[in-house]
This record gives sequence, structure tokens and C-alpha cells, in this order.
Amino acid sequence: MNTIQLKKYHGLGNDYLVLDPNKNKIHLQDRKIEMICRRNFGVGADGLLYGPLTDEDKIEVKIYNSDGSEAEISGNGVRIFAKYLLDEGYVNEKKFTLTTRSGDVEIEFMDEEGTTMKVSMGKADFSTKKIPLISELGEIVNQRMKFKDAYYNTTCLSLGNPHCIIMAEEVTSQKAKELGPYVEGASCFLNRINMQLLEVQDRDNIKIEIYERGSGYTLASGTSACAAAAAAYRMGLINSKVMVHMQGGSLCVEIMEDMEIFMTGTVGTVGTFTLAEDFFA
Ligand SMILES: N[C@@H](CCC[C@H](N)C(=O)O)C(=O)O
Repeated sequence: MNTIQLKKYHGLGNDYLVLDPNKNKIHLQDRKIEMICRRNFGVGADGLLYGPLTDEDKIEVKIYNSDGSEAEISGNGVRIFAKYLLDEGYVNEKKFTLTTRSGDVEIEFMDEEGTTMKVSMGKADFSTKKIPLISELGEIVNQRMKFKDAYYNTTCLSLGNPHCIIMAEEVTSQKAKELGPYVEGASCFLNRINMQLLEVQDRDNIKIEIYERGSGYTLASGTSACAAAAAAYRMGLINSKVMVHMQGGSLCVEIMEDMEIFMTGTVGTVGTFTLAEDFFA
């Protein structure tokens, strides 16, 4: 009998399932990921983390959105996966390196239980080629862009994955759900995009609402928090260390001179799930 076991965690309500290939035999396909992540019909999650995949001394994770598409990186995803690695005894050091499709991230556990972590997320890159985004401009920083039927002051950047940050008058879940699909699928974004509606509360606090590429509306997102902070910092609106407030909770984001970003936040454990034998039938 081949049963599939998944462990579920969340980063501020952004929930992920961990599927460990060392403990499960599965031919992973986007259709199966979509079925597992589907709310009401499956276990339900914003995404799935597949690993650890080990190559020599590297520990790698593959990150999938709930529609089955593969993402380069996820901020909550890497914290969650680090917690899984600690829980299952794959790592026991205070600091270690995790490899994602967008490169290596450094994880540091900040407490004994491994529930709070500081992560080096790489550098924010504003080049339109890197995002990739079709534009005559080399960068889109606080430029007017039209989505659906209105113009918005917009900043775009890559943090390994693509982000579009919109300075919005209305930063609500309703507005994110309404505008998100238009922004995610806008034809100028060659690989689709993650959208954040941004409100700068003061120089130390920002608030965002998120619509994720491949997962839709989510309660939190690590890369979205880092991207929104990087955009606000680039526009001169905030200090280099800021709290990013989202529906599911807050993350601390620090931006270095060279635009290297550090994110600190928690992970919660939900439990273990076993799929029914005929789940994919
Ligand atoms: N939840 C994430 C972001 C996941 C990937 C994203 N949807 C994409 O396709 O780039 C986070 O915490 O960063």
C-alpha cells in the first residue's frame, strides 16, 4: 500500500504542505499538486514544498503554488521548510543554507523551538529585464501603470520571483481580490506577477494586501513583504528596518545598503495528513 503523508505548516496564515520524497513515493505533476492544495476538495493549502532534495552537500526545496506552477522562491515557504528540516532531524545547526530555484538563502533559527527565523532573501532587483516586464524603461519605480480601468502608481521588482507593488488608496482584501487577477495576468508581465497593495503607515510600518501569482489572495507572503518594503525604501518613504503588517500577521524586514533583504518571522505547525488511497483516482 502506497500512502502519501504530508505535513502542514503556516507562516502567518500562508499555509504550505511539505511532501518529503524520502518518505513518499509519488510522481509529482502539477495536476496532483493542484488537487492536493484545493480547498474543500483536497487538504487545502496556498502551496506545496517538495523536498529535501540533496545534491552533494546542498539541501534543496522545490516550491509550488496551489495551481501547480513552480515558484522560484517563497519567503514563508523557506521558513516553513526550515522548520520541517529541524522537526525531522535533517538539520541541527543554528544556521544553514537552503537552495531554492532562485538561489541560496541563509536561515538562522532565533529560538530553541525553531519557530522564529531570520532569513537572507537576496537582493531586490528593479531591472525590468530581470522581472521580466516588457517596457521601454529600464526600471518601473513609482510610475503610472493602467490595470483594469484605472491608473496606479506602481513599482516592479524581482526578488528571485516577480512583484508589482501598487500605492493604493484602498488597501483592503476586497480590493486585492478584485484587482489582483488583472495585475497577475497583465500581458506586460511575461511570467505573470505577484501583486501587493501598499499603504505606508509611518517610516517604521507598512501595510500590504496580497494577490499571489498561482495562489490568488493570501493572508501573508514573505517575498511580498520584502518586495513592498524594498519598493517603499527605494521611494524614500521608510527607514531601512520596517514592520510589514498583513492580514495574517507581521514580518520584520531589514534592507541593507546594497538592497540585500533580511526577513524575520514565525512558523506555526498544523499537523500531519494522510491522503486516501484513491485520492487521485
Ligand atoms: N507565499 C510566498 C510566495 C510564493 C510564490 C509566489 N506565489 C510566486 O509564484 O512567485 C511567500 O511567502 O513569499
